[in-house]
Amino acid sequence: MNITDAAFLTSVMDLLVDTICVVNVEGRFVFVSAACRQTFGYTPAEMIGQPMIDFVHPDDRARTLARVDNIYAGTKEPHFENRYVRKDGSTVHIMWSARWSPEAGVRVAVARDVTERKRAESMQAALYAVSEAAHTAEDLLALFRHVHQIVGGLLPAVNFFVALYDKAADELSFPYYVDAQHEAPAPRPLDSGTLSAEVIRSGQAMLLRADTALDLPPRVKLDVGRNSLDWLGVPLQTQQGPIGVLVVQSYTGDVRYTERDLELLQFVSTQVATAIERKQMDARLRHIARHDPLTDLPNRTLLHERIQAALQHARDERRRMALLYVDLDMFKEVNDRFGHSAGDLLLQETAVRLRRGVAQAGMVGRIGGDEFLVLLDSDCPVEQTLAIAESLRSHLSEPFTLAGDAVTVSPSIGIALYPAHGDEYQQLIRCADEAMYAAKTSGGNRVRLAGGPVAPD
Ligand SMILES: Nc1nc2c(ncn2[C@@H]2O[C@H](COP(=O)(O)OP(=O)(O)OP(=O)(O)O)[C@@H](O)[C@H]2O)c(=O)[nH]1
Repeated sequence: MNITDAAFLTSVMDLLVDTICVVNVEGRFVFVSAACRQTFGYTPAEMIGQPMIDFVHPDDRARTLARVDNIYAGTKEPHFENRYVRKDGSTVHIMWSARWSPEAGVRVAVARDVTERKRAESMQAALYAVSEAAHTAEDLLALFRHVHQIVGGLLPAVNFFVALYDKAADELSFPYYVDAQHEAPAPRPLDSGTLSAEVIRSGQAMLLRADTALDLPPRVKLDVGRNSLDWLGVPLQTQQGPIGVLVVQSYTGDVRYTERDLELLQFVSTQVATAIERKQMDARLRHIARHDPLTDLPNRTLLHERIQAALQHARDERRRMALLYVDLDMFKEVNDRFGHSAGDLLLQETAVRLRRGVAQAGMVGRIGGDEFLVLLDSDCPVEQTLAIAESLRSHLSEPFTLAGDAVTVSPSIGIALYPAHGDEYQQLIRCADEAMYAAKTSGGNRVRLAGGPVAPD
């Protein structure tokens, strides 16, 4: 064959790995080389005569047409990238080098499939984004929102959830759950037979498709994701084993998950697991720094923050607020007679009774020793504040059972009201403390309002 023959040149073009495309002024393919089968999934006959733009991914059409105008204007476009939709519906990333031939009145372009490079780039970018999110997200929920977005950039993730497993409490919870068909399920034990539990139990990713045979252990009841066509879950692996699972699912035939999606999700999951562990550790440290280890009540630091915030709110909204200073009477004797651990138990039970007694009306904290502070920030009238204080006194005066012994203590409670007794934090605490002291020196087991009686409002 003569190397100048058109047939020879065509056969050389058909040998190329990249696809050569020629498009006329109407924007229709007039020639495509044989490699289009690999690149686009179509035969040349299926493409020739068709509008080029119809093959472009809908999201990339506008900017593709803008570049076409540049080419007509004589600009060479050596590195333009866009996405095409292959015949099987998958997306292919193309890097184009294109130019305009005024003599022939056509655009000549070479298409290189750069999908693998794009995939590697987006995976790297996703990893980076997850580690960024681990630093910047304020809390776990914010982290999950970021992760959802990042996963959504890698694969279809309209229905996405994160399940976490707390081994100590044997509790599988669903702290982030975005789903077209279901609400987040209630927390449950691991043996509840969900697919998520199965992923955590096995430590293996799971891809279930409607068209593949279900080979699940009988314990799986398929209630989470019960109607989804495809369900893809990967474990959140840590050195301590799986701490949860990332799940995407689809209810429509438009989105079908593949092994490749499984790989992508698995690829980011380790980084996500590390980010979650980090956030959980942050949250634990924050909790420890602001709570009393014996009773788990807010400590002085957190009380201070909450009271300051409540005061500001009360000032802004012209609401009432009250502080109750609670100190047990003769608590030292409990320690002396029954031992320090019994004293600890009594303090813990005191915290429970106070918390229960205050309920939604405010919050309780432990200042230290046998001293507690109650913030009532629900705009109670003074009679109601006094009634709450009186009921707390009564609850705390009931016997405690400590290691088989019935032990009775009583509290002295001092009350300071905002705005009646002051409008600053320190001032209110001092008033409540002095009122508590007055209650104690009058014999204890009583409630005292700061500064004597206050007219009912
Ligand atoms: N068991 C236990 N005791 C504590 C703890 N923190 C402080 N205490 C003890 O609680 C007691 C508090 O002291 P006081 O308030 O003077 O004792 P009190 O007998 O209640 O005296 P009044 O308040 O004047 O009635 C001290 O004996 C401390 O050792 C704790 O975490 N656990």
